[in-house]
Amino acid sequence: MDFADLQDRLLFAVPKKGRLNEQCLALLSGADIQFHRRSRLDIALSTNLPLALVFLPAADIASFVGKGNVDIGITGQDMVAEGGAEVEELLQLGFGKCNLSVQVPIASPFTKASELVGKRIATSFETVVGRYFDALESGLDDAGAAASLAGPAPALTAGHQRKTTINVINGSVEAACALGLADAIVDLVESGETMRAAKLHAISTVLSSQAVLICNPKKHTSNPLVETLKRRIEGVIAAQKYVLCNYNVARSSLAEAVKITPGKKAPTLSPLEDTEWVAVQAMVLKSQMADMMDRLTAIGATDILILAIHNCRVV
Ligand SMILES: Nc1ncnc2c1ncn2[C@@H]1O[C@H](COP(=O)(O)OP(=O)(O)OP(=O)(O)O)[C@@H](O)[C@H]1O
Ligand SMILES: O=P(O)(O)OC[C@H]1O[C@H](OP(=O)(O)OP(=O)(O)O)[C@H](O)[C@@H]1O
Repeated sequence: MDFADLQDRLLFAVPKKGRLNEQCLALLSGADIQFHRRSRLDIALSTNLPLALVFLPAADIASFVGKGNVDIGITGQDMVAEGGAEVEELLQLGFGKCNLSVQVPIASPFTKASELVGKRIATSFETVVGRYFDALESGLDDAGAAASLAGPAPALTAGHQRKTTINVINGSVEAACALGLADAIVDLVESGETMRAAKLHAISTVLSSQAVLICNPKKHTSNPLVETLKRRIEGVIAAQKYVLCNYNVARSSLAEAVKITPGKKAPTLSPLEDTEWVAVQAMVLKSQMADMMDRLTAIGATDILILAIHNCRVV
């Protein structure tokens, strides 16, 4: 493969391994982005769309998209914040959810991040953590410092001599306190298992993150394929989130039933042979399915069926 193979193709970066890789591949498959990846090659041409997939470390994707080396990509919001690149967030993907948290040894006296100003912090998130502690050093409290990350870097960063030491470690950050390298760490937490195993606990959240579809701001307007991909991926995510619920209910209970299953716009009603009854069909959130079935049963609905949705386009 050479440069000519990539011309006129949209370049779409996906994490080549790690936490986001598997769910990204499932999304590509759900969106019918077909490709054949040759062994050891990190670029794969799509066989049914004018795009090429570029398999990169999750940490590099935001800066590649920001600089325009690739057009769109999937990575974590934490990586977007750390990369500091100017990218447009097209979609939140609902997986890779975690918090970037300030953690201290369970026996430590520190109870909030602002008490760690002037101390030693180990992290692999040098930029975000640097900005966070700059904000704390400017007098903001923990929540204020976290909120300040959403905006541009504060003016004080330029000439400010940071009192807090940020030790950058690229792996096994959770061991830093036990090894005497740091008073606290800032690292990702999902289940909390890694943190608890290292006898640490979280005292503050720097940011919350999930996987996102991002694009170079110039590409969104210039290439219609970006919008097509966004819609396809949106459809796959909605299909994972919703199920289709069918049931029969007496017309006298219909008003109550509609309150339980209002659908996206409104439920679809179909008449039955028995004119006292009606069949109802509505999309419902998978997370509310069991509760909704209990409530429908309680008002006398019968023949309640839940069907999976393979793909959809909904607004
Ligand atoms: N425990 C977790 N639960 C959910 N999402 C996570 C978790 N850990 C990381 N992530 C998300 O996945 C992204 C990539 O994390 P991962 O650990 O795979 O990256 P990496 O360390 O750069 O990759 P690798 O270890 O494969 O080199 C993170 O930036 C974050 O958005
Ligand atoms: O709260 P938990 O569910 O335990 O997840 C948190 C851990 O997950 C991530 O590491 P990962 O396991 O991806 O390995 P890595 O450190 O090699 O990136 C992260 O860096 C934490 O160490």
